[in-house]
Amino acid sequence: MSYGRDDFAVEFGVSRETLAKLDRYGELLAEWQEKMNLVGPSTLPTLWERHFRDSAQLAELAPTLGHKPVWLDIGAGGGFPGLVLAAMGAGEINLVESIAKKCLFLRTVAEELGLADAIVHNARVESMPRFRADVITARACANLAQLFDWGLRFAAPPTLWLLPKGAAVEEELATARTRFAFDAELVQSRSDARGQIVVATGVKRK
Ligand SMILES: C[S@@+](CC[C@H](N)C(=O)[O-])C[C@H]1O[C@@H](n2cnc3c(N)ncnc32)[C@H](O)[C@@H]1O
Repeated sequence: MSYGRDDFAVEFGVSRETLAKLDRYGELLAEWQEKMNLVGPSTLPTLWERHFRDSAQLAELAPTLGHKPVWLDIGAGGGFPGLVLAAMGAGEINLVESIAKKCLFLRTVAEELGLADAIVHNARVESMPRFRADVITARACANLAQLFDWGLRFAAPPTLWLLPKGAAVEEELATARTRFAFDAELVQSRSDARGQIVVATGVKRK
């Protein structure tokens, strides 16, 4: 049987309130998807695994800090992983998205779900004002070297990078190593057999 809402509830131990928020998010996504492309249409029936689980796994990898972690989600699109992380109370989530219509969707969901910790920035990440991020993430947005290039302005030495990647991860790591020094480990994605999450720290230009 396919992975669904009940599996998600058990795996992540989330409250009924969080599940209700994700239910509503799923409804809004399906409604808006009729007018614009927010996710691959074939992935909607497997929303709980392909999008919610994939996003939620990152919350488990986030550091425990003495304050609410500040996240930067580059290229938030339809809100993955940022809106799921906000619904789970993972910290202050800054979602950066260059397309205004997608930002309207992100703000609509954040408002309807009461996600006060989701901040939507309609900007290109390379030109938005800097702030210090504890965690930088980005899903399906750009290759590793490009993400390091964009994200470094927001990073400080303890910043953790959580970057879901597909089958080309080793190639992307090798290319990134020609321009950046960093420590990285790979964590297997639980929602995608070919997916790995790059968990990187100490990212610096060479
Ligand atoms: C393929 S979508 C992925 C969206 C989402 N992260 C997901 O996994 O479903 C990539 C998104 O990144 C946005 N994007 C690309 N380059 C960007 C940039 N430089 N600054 C902000 N957003 C960007 C695009 O507009 C697009 O919505």
